[in-house]
Amino acid sequence: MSELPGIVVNGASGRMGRMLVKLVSESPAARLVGALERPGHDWVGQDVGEAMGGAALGVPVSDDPLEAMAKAQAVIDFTAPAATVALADLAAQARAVHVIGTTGLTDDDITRLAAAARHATIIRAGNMSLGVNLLVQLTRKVAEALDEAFDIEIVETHHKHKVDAPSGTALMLGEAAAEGRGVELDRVADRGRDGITGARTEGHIGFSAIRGGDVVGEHDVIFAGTGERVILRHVATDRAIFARGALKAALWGIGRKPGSYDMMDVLGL
Ligand SMILES: NC(=O)C1=CN([C@@H]2O[C@H](COP(=O)(O)OP(=O)(O)OC[C@H]3O[C@@H](n4cnc5c(N)ncnc54)[C@H](O)[C@@H]3O)[C@@H](O)[C@H]2O)C=CC1
Ligand SMILES: O=C(O)C1=N[C@H](C(=O)O)C[C@H](O)C1
Repeated sequence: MSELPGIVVNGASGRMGRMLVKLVSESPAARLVGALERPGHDWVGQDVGEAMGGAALGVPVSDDPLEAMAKAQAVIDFTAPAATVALADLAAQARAVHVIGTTGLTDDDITRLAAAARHATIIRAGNMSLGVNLLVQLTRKVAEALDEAFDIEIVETHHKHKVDAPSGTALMLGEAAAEGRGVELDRVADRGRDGITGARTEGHIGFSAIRGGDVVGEHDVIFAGTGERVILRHVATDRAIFARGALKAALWGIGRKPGSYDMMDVLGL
């Protein structure tokens, strides 16, 4: 019988990292073969299962990506922009599929990931859940159907620890709305209104970010017309939805030719 695909989790001690360690180590379709953390993190050197407060999993936490990926077919990475960009070249060297959930990437970071994708299979999405990827498609369709008399506003709510805004998901939804309208998001995005802003510009797409407590992630796309509003909403109540999507992406990517892919490719949407 052939061995199950080996998966490494980057950022193992993080909110998403812990979810992924649990999911992959319990999966009948994959093996956890590595866990990475940043140099100096107190988990480095410990067994990842024990560091999480459970039974040993036989996988030590490492701060050496090439060593951790030596026996891996894929690495799942929900960390921070600088860590993700640095890992992309190493994942390409290790010939491991790189699944990226990290958000807050700059245009320059994305250009660097595109360069790495010439030699590596990279699957990146600001949201790995089935529900949000469906919502992206619905948003594009509604934006196509309703003209600029309907003002588009995207409102997102997340836990108090989130460091980037707008969320990666809000940006995916904004891109889809702009595509539906046949415009470029950069030209119509209104981010961070404050003070005497003047009246709303017709055709613009507004973004608002709420941060507080332990909210996993909520996104509303509001199409506000005169006398009526259409509101598309996704509410995440469990981070497992993102972890499941990421593992699905990793398994889908194994054996694919190098290139940049997203969850629409994985889910066939
Ligand atoms: N695409 C999606 O579906 C989702 C994306 N995210 C994104 O994933 C990222 C992480 O989110 P959380 O887990 O909530 O954050 P977190 O702060 O709990 O975890 C990040 C982890 O990355 C580690 N890290 C930082 N630099 C590193 C390095 N050089 N090497 C290895 N590990 C390193 C940190 O030590 C920490 O453990 C964020 O950008 C977030 O927006 C979160 C949930 C879903
Ligand atoms: O940081 C988070 O938690 C999340 N980040 C992603 C985003 O930026 O959209 C996905 C999800 O909403 C949770």
